[in-house]
Amino acid sequence: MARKKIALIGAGNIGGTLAHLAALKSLGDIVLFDVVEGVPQGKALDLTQCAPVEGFDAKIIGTNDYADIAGADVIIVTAGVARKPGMSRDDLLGINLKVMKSVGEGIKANAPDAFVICITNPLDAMVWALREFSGLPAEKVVGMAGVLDSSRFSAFLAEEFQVSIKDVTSFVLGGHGDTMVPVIEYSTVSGIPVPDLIKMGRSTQEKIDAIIKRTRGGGGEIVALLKTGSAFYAPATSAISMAESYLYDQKRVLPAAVNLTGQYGVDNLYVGVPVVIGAGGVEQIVEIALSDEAKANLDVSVEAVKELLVACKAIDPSLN
Ligand SMILES: NC(=O)C1=CN([C@@H]2O[C@H](COP(=O)(O)OP(=O)(O)OC[C@H]3O[C@@H](n4cnc5c(N)ncnc54)[C@H](O)[C@@H]3O)[C@@H](O)[C@H]2O)C=CC1
Ligand SMILES: O=C([O-])CC(=O)C(=O)O
Repeated sequence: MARKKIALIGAGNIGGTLAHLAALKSLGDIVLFDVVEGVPQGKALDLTQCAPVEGFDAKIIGTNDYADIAGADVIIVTAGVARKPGMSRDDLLGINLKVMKSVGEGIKANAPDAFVICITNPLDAMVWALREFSGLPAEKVVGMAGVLDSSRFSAFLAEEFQVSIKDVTSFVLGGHGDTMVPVIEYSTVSGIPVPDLIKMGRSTQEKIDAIIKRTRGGGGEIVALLKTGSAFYAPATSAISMAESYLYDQKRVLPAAVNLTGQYGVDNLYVGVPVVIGAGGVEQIVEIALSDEAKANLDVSVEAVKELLVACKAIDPSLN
């Protein structure tokens, strides 16, 4: 069987990490694309020189030509600009919207059958715009944020409860911004929901509220520390888990930004909710019952995403 082909659009911090992970996991041959000449080629050469040590057979090339992504099975998009301290993700909208247009057109012309995972911020608006510009079916274009946000939430919860990360599950829904919604009712240690753990005296509501706040600001915390960019190891790992679920038809239930068509009372908007990812792309959108508080918080998050789409349409009237 021929190896799968993974195209990475954007060869920056996340793109390079994605390429490394995809090679180590032998997901397939890898094409690193960037508009900057030399960077994708240099990173591809460096990564190729890992092969003798690691023993992977994947071919890795760097390119500035979209023709090289032809036939890609999975495309992961990180092209654009990352924020610096003092900026919000939304401040990236104008510049990254233009990038999504060129990326969407490149995918449409060269790899229209791919499963596309967008990472570029502001995530929910950019993945929506990428789907519009690419014209691909909505079930083949998803946004990565929920896996990362849930991973951060789980890491903080494992630390608080002093338990193995393997026994913690959590869900963060909504847009990938300050209004994201960590849902404690569905966050558990070995199946025991966090509210029950609070009742059992294993933590307090105040401590969990502080963890929720830290999760919501998780990206900003790293931006403030790095000063020159944003998180890239955990974002790359998160996107790879989504790619694996598609490539291996794992049908994992993962939070992802997908196009809602009435679920959660939302229509024609990309927002983070639990979905099943398998060989068909987004195979199911899972509608979980939410408490009144979680539903109200999700509504606030949805409104924030809607405002971003209004801004996108004002910048690029072709999106109306
Ligand atoms: N959804 C999420 O959870 C997360 C999203 N992000 C976002 O991911 C994006 C990428 O982050 P990093 O890799 O750290 O940034 P980076 O700056 O290291 O890499 C971005 C790359 O995109 C390239 N690029 C710019 N315009 C392009 C175009 N038109 N076509 C192709 N490539 C182009 C740049 O040359 C650069 O190499 C940012 O927008 C960041 O905010 C970052 C972390 C998490
Ligand atoms: O905070 C940022 O700008 C990058 C990002 O989305 C994250 O790490 O969650």
